[in-house]
Amino acid sequence: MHELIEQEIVKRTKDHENNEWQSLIPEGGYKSPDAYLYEDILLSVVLKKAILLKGPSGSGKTKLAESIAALFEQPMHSINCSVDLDAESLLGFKTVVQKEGQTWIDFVEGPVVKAMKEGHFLYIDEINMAKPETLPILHSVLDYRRMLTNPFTGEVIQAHPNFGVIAAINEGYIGTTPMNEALKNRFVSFAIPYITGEQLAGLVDEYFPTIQATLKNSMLSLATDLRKQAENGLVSEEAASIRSLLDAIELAQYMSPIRAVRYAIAEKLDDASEKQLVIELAKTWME
Ligand SMILES: Nc1ncnc2c1ncn2[C@@H]1O[C@H](COP(=O)(O)OP(=O)(O)OP(=O)(O)O)[C@@H](O)[C@H]1O
Repeated sequence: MHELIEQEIVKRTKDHENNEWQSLIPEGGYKSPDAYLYEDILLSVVLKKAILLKGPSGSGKTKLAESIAALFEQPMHSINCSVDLDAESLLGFKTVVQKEGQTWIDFVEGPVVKAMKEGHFLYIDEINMAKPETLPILHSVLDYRRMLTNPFTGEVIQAHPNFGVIAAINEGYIGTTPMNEALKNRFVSFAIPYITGEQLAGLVDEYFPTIQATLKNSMLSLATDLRKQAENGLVSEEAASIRSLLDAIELAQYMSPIRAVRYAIAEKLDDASEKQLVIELAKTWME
């Protein structure tokens, strides 16, 4: 591992030991698809870049963000973007409280403000799904300024040195909104592919340590086929989702593997011929 990353791990783990946020430190476990991707992302985090992870559903983007937070032993706050996301869900809101018989207006800090002040990670999932007018509020947080003037309180917040932003987008998906250019420009971007080969076999072993070798091999062979068919455009990319594969393997320990593949992989596809193709491929390995 690069020495910059090692030095930063020592520094940050010390900064965050014994704090009240321990329960927000996630578990790691991300497997890099190649020798350099994960380390390059870690270096970019150390260099205080905002990170954008672009990849299909179930490719491990959330797991990757969690693993970064776990490595530095830093708590992570998550935001799920939707059209309903507003400034209050990002920054916080004012509320009325009764203290010692008196009425006060208090500000309940939202995830962005908490993460900036405490030096935590902020994970912004499906960042392209937010309304275009909501996220510009984060522009000064995401670029070199790393600061925010809270419009609800007037407070000027300069981010803690350990604060970091990791955002994710399911790019390339039909129906997904492209990301606003000025927002995208503030990130360094990484394509996150589905893992294959040894990495995938290792992940299956970790999730299912007692799995039968025949089931494991047939599911891994099916995964290879599905990835090839997705590359050739014969099935949608999600057919090769690692999440779906793990679900299929779990179900297959209790029912016929073909039915497991149907429920966990094929039925999620919209196109009838794609569903059929997945089942035909499964039959070549599992009957
Ligand atoms: N490279 C990987 N290393 C470790 N686990 C992985 C990897 N890829 C996928 N997984 C596993 O697959 C499942 C789905 O991963 P995750 O939720 O991180 O995907 P995602 O890309 O965030 O999906 P979505 O875009 O749908 O939110 C999890 O159980 C995760 O552990």
